[in-house]
Order: sequence, then structure tokens, then C-alpha cells
Amino acid sequence: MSVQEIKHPLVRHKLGLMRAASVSTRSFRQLAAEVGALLTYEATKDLELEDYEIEGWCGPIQAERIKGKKFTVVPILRAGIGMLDGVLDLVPSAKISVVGLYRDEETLEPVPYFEKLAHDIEERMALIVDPMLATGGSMNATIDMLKKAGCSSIRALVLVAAPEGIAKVQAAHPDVDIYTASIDSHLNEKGYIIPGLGDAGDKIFGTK
Ligand SMILES: O=P(O)(O)OC[C@H]1O[C@H](OP(=O)(O)OP(=O)(O)O)[C@H](O)[C@@H]1O
Ligand SMILES: O=c1cc[nH]c(=O)[nH]1
Ligand SMILES: [Mg+2]
Repeated sequence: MSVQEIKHPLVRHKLGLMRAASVSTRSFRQLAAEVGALLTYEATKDLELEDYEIEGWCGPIQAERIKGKKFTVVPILRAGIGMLDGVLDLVPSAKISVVGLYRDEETLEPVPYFEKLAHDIEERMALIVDPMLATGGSMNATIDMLKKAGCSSIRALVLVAAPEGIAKVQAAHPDVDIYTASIDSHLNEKGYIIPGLGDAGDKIFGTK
């Protein structure tokens, strides 16, 4: 398994804007989608290509296309929805598999409440999207669901990751690659990432 912290200047700039306490709901939502697109670009860099022939303007020519695997994008409700449009900008024909989980505020354990996966998920590469990888409980529960449904090719795209969450996912699912805009310092006593983004779901949906 690999963990890739994307150092691209656009990613670092946009994440900086998201961290400001004064960021508006509108800006936060827009930036979450934009960084989601940039993470998708990085997470698909190593996909295999194949040649095929097309009729070009000057006659038959060789072109390239992505070989084999199709995608399913897996937003974790709610906050993952904030990255979805950006991801779909780059993989527009992906099927969407929605997983609903919230984190119990006392125990920090994930509580599942929704699951609607693409029917042919075993043939697809899953791109899980969630802004926050904190304790790792929600991510691991989502990966468990996908694997139970037969999905064997899984990548996780998160805006901010805590070292504790990365370690938990690595221990349970060493085959899953993680792409993140930042590996932050640590979790506080309430399980929030420091410095992090605060409550990403509330910021995207404007609920606090
Ligand atoms: O790594 P973990 O400790 O599991 O925490 C991360 C999860 O917490 C947040 O969701 P939240 O439970 O706040 O739900 P929401 O998206 O509906 O706000 C976040 O979007 C992740 O899904
Ligand atoms: O820092 C965190 C941790 C979990 N969920 C969030 O939205 N933020
Ligand atoms: Mg939340």
C-alpha cells in the first residue's frame, strides 16, 4: 500500500484557503470539489493505456484509451458529496456507489445507515472520496463494505489525513492506496484532525 501526499502547488494553495476560519460555505464547497479533481488526476496517473485505431481528420490513426477497468466513485455521506463533482469532472462516465456513515461523537465509531453500490462493482476500480480521514473508522468500514460486495481494486482520496487514520487503514487494508492533499499533525481528544479543516460536513452543507 502507498500513501501519497500530493505536493502540487495548486493543491497546497487551495487547501490553505480551506483552512481559514473565515472561509464561506460557498468557497469551501467549491475548493473541496477542485481539490477532489486534482486528487483524481494524481490517483489515476498510473492507469494502463491501450492503443486503438480511430478515423482521424487525415485518415486512420492510432489513439490511446484507458485499458480495462471502469470506475465507481464512492462518496461517504455526507461530506464526501462535497468532492464528488470535482472527481466526476475527470471520470464523467463513472458509476456512483453511495455509502452513508456517521461517526458517533462519543465512541468515534462509524455508524452505517446507507449503502447503494454499483451492481457490477467487482469489475470496477473504486475511488472512495471523503474530505477527512481521522481515526480511520469510517474509511475502514467503507472498504469492508466494498470488499464484501466483491470489489478488489480500491483507492481512497481524502483532503486531509491524520497519521492515526492512515495507520489504521494500512493495518486493516494494506492493498488500498491513499491519496491526500495533506498528512496533518494529530487528532485532538475529540477525534478532530489538527490543524485539519474542522467539521467538513458542516462546512460543505452549511449546517453549523
Ligand atoms: O476517520 P473517522 O474518525 O471515521 O472520521 C472521519 C469521518 O467523519 C466525518 O464524517 P461525519 O461523521 O462527521 O459525518 P458527516 O459527513 O455527515 O458530517 C468525515 O467526513 C468522515 O466520514
Ligand atoms: O477533523 C475532523 C474529523 C472528523 N470529521 C471531520 O469533519 N473533521
Ligand atoms: Mg461531519
